[in-house]
Amino acid sequence: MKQVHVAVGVIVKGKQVFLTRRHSSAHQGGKWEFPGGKVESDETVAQALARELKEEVSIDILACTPFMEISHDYGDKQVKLDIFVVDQFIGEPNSLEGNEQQWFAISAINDLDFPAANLAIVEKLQVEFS
Ligand SMILES: Nc1nc2c([nH]c(=O)n2[C@H]2C[C@H](O)[C@@H](COP(=O)(O)OP(=O)(O)OP(=O)(O)O)O2)c(=O)[nH]1
Ligand SMILES: [Mg+2]
Repeated sequence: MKQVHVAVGVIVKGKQVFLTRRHSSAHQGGKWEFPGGKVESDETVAQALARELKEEVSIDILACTPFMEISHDYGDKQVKLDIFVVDQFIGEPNSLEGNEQQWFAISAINDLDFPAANLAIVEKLQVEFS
């Protein structure tokens, strides 16, 4: 099965993180996610991240730091998540696609419903940001 390469942005402000909820009709629908999306064939991961965060939540990235990479097989889809912490940006994140969205205390996101691949991200975030 082909692996989908995804650029993922962990948008943080102090000890808070910005999450959006995936549309119910999407793959892994209804679950909370870090904004992001597929890397197109003509772009770098950094370009994809900048484009997706602009398209999905309307911010311009000023600085981002590589955080981790996760490969996960959902059975119906194989993904490689290239995850960055985005802690400097212009604008206030706001979902342009009408998704549910919220700033959460990083210490309080344990019980949210995330795609399985995200559990390792949550764990590492809590170690580094609390
Ligand atoms: N954006 C994002 N995707 C995630 C996360 N965790 C996770 O398993 N994924 C998976 C779900 C999807 O299969 C894939 C991302 O695809 P996507 O649907 O967001 O891609 P996209 O924004 O380019 O959307 P589209 O063009 O297909 O509508 O990665 C996450 O935290 N954020
Ligand atoms: Mg997306």
